[in-house]
Amino acid sequence: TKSTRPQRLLKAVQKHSTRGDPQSVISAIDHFCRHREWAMNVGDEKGSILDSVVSELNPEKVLELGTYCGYSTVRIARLLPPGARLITLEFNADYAAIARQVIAWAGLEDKVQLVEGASGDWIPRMKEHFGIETFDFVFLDHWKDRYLPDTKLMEDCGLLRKGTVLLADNVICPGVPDYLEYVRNSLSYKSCYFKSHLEYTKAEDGLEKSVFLG
Ligand SMILES: O=C(NCCO)c1cc(-c2ccc(F)cc2)cc(O)c1O
Ligand SMILES: [Mg+2]
Repeated sequence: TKSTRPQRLLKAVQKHSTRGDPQSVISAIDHFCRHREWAMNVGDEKGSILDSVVSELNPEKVLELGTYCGYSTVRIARLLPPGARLITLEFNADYAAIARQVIAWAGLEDKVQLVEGASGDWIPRMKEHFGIETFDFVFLDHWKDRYLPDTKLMEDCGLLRKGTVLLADNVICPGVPDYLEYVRNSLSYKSCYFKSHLEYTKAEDGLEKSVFLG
């Protein structure tokens, strides 16, 4: 039977990158998506902006909403100091199965915990299940209609503290108008927009960085 795009992406990683070398995994995925098949990874252009935000913040506790094939998981985890932890939530079991293998191939499994399930179910369980009080950094890249409800849920669960940084992908394309309106108008956030392009295309897209003010 026909393979899936995530399966073909994983094969390209295993063929064209070096086990234990996260940069080569990132480059292999970007090459595959630019020259073979487009896929919804954050990509190299927005990925460089993601890298700069993470490097400046040096977070210990990171939450990623939406793993897909693990591209941004690898981008973030490769920059984390020893002892830092990244929890990544993925609803789609097929995506999660591929992502686990990409993360393992990159040699980052010790820093990453991939949890399969709905963000709305798992966010309230971060404390009792993972011993997490608050997150330093959250990357939002999952279902676009979940950005706002999950942000409000993280607030209500006390998972955000003064200075927690939220970075949201796709705020233009596909777009998250309700989330943007909220973080840009709420007195609880300081927000700024990083203009970029939809991964591997010329279409406009961007990342919204929002600092929780408590
Ligand atoms: O749905 C997305 N993510 C959650 C999946 O579990 C997503 C979609 C797109 C995209 C798709 C189709 C198109 F035409 C334009 C954009 C891009 C992205 O970066 C994304 O993260
Ligand atoms: Mg995205």
